Amino acid sequence: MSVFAYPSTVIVEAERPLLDAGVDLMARASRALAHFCADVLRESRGQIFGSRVCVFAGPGNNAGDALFAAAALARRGAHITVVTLFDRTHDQGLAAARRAGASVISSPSAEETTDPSVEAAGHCSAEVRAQLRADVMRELSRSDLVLDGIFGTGGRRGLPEHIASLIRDWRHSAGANSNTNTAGTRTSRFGTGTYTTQTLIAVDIPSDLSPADTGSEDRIHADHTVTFGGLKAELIDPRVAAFTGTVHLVDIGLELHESQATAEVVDTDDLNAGFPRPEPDGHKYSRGVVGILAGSEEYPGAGVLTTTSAVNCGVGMVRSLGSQMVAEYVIGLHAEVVTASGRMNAVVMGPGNPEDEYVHACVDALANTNVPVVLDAGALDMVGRAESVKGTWLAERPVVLTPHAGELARLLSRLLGEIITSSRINADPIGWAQRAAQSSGCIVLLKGHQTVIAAPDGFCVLPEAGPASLATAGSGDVLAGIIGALVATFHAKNQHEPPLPERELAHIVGLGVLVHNAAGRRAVNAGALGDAVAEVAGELIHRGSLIE
Ligand SMILES: NC(=O)C1=CN([C@@H]2O[C@H](COP(=O)(O)OP(=O)(O)OC[C@H]3O[C@@H](n4cnc5c(N)ncnc54)[C@H](O)[C@@H]3O)[C@@H](O)[C@H]2O)[C@@H](O)CC1
Ligand SMILES: Nc1ncnc2c1ncn2[C@@H]1O[C@H](COP(=O)(O)OP(=O)(O)O)[C@@H](O)[C@H]1O
Repeated sequence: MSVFAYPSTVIVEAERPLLDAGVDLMARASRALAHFCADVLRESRGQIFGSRVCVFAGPGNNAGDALFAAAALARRGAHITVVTLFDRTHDQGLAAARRAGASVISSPSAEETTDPSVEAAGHCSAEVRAQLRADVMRELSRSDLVLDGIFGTGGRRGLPEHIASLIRDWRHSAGANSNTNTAGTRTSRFGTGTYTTQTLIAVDIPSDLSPADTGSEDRIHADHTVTFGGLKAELIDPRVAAFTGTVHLVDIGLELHESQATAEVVDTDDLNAGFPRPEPDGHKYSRGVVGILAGSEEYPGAGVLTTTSAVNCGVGMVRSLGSQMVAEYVIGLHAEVVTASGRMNAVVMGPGNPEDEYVHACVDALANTNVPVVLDAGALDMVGRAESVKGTWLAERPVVLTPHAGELARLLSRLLGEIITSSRINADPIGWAQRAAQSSGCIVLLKGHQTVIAAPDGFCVLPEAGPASLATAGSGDVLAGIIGALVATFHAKNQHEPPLPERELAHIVGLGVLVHNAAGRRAVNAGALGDAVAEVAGELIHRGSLIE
């Protein structure tokens, strides 16, 4: 179900009342972490007893979580080696790990040592330092599981060089190479994932998490991140997937309010729960009417694909607003499509670049209404000649833009008055979708492997990634039809209420992406994809959930 993401500061703030009330949040966090590690060990080795676990321990509470979890694993028979990376660490955590039998290596650090209870590695000879480093590397290479407890939410960007070089060396060694964590090896970033022979688990957040490519060799590349209290917004950026691995959220009892969230991650459970079903006393108009202006003499197929998916999505009625020629194709396939003019609850414009005369007629018909519009492909050029939709026919109505990276690059170049390339967009999809939403005042759905939906206030909806088979001509036309049908359905339900809040509209658009993804798992071309939408909507309406 929906997982909301919050800035770390909001999560840390939410810990405060519980800590003030004496709740031992670290005990909750470390217990859950130990359970997770135990599952990983059982899965990868068959048992916990005799397994080897290495803990990177930093100077703060993040190390505390890792050390208490390690102590729990030691009590279940795991061999624990703690590598302290600073002259101080979480004292009680270290003591608990030692009591449970952990050995401790003080990794050579450049820092001054003030704590006599930790060996004075910072002051040792070059020879001793080399030996300690060799001990750490040996331990890392034979560990079944490595815990990154270096820094958590208190971490600043940039690992000290003695840690960066350690990670670099380890990553170059055979042990680290078994870490198969690359984007795309998992079906979901937020779920169960797969375990590898040596598993690297980041505690709360990978240390020195950054979306930048530079310096990535020196950073932790986790297979899993076990995060506490709330999903940190930094963890959902698609660019950090290679560093976080699969993200697992542990509830430690914090009270977080959705209004403080900056993003929402949605998956099939949300679709099962939120897909609109016909009301028992509903009729075709109460279920929503969507107008489709798609297809042209040059691209008639786009009209067919967009209309097919809208018809198949379970909306009350579909009107074809384009040329006679497109309408004939469409009606030949879907006799229920209407060409007469009349009321509409949403309009999709642009797939297959419909001719100007139909576009102008449609814009005239929508004047003085608040009918939401979905602008795709050719129609995206209607935005951005001015700085935003303000003062144009698009103002005063919900507008959803559905560009791919190339289209967004053109749109943003117009909006911002500078050249924005699609490679820049691909390097930061969330950031650019937010920028486009903010400067246009529209909901922006940026298509791609990880589709991003941004609202003008910066809030994002991230649907789970779809299958790569969706990357096929016409697949975007199918998506536009789905989005139009869903927006019409919800708008029809809501038409006597105040306008749908932007975040709610973004959520509905997210459900459309999930329908598209589900259809994409059953088809390999756009024609079949449009048909598969009927299967998907049929299961959701008649059965209550997808068969997957
Ligand atoms: N606050 C709480 O009670 C809870 C905290 N939890 C854990 O505590 C973590 C936060 O703990 P802390 O606030 O102690 O933060 P960290 O454990 O991230 O460590 C912060 C310390 O590291 C130093 N530091 C940070 N970045 C550095 C860098 N790049 N180079 C050198 N030194 C650096 C800071 O000066 C500070 O001393 C969370 O991520 C989570 O793991 C959980 O146990 C849940 C409850
Ligand atoms: N690698 C990928 N993995 C998953 N989905 C993808 C991938 N590449 C593209 N898609 C999806 O396929 C669709 C392609 O849309 P679009 O580029 O508009 O194609 P077209 O214009 O041919 O219809 C979008 O929904 C996009 O999110």
